[in-house]
Amino acid sequence: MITFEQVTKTYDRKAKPALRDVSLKAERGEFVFLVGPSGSGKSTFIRLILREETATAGRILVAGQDVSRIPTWKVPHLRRNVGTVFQDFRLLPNKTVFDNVAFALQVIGKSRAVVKDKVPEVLATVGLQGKERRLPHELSGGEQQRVAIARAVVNRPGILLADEPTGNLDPETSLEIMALLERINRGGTTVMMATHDDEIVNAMKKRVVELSEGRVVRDEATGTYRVSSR
Ligand SMILES: Nc1ncnc2c1ncn2[C@@H]1O[C@H](COP(=O)(O)OP(=O)(O)OP(=O)(O)O)[C@@H](O)[C@H]1O
Repeated sequence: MITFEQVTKTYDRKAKPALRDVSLKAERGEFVFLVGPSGSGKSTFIRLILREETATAGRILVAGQDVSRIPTWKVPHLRRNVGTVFQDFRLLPNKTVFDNVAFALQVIGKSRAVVKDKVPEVLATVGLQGKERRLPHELSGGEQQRVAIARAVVNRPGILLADEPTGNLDPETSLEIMALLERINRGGTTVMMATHDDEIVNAMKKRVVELSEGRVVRDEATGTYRVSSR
């Protein structure tokens, strides 16, 4: 589903590369944690998959497509198949829960009938039924992240990328969010999650890829957190 072949990313010619010679394959339906100290390249990895950045060397395949060869006008199409969730939720503050999720369908031209059908369905799957009319600031952090997850998966993407999705949440709420991500993964979506949350990584027993100074230094099928420095 996601393949990195000897990928190097250098933002600035004078600086050290953010990723160096990274080769990695995540199969359809896998759940992969990306761990590593701050600045080790986790967010860069995620931005390359979305083609928010382009690789300096090497090749990246997403669902069989070489992302560097996708014409600019087709990049939105790539991103439709890759849902994203972030630490800071990134909801539209003046729109209701319903409208935040509906927006993801409207921008790709789905009909009103589809919106009316799909939005309540996905909000129910993330446990937000009855909160459709709330504004983001009327929700807890965990609920806001559920809205963000609903928005990310309403188009049924093959891949879900999560960059520190539990970074702003307390431990109990974090576990609830992880249960939700695991459920989405069990439905067949490939999930890749960058995190500093050692307890979650240790509890989930999923594949762990560790980056250090832009290199993959560990890749274990059911790993633990164990990052030496932060
Ligand atoms: N837009 C940018 N321009 C220049 N350098 C950048 C840019 N984004 C990231 N970098 C550099 O690339 C390296 C990797 O950064 P990246 O954000 O991918 O790390 P990270 O592992 O996600 O860190 P964190 O856990 O703190 O989010 C760092 O040295 C960083 O300073």
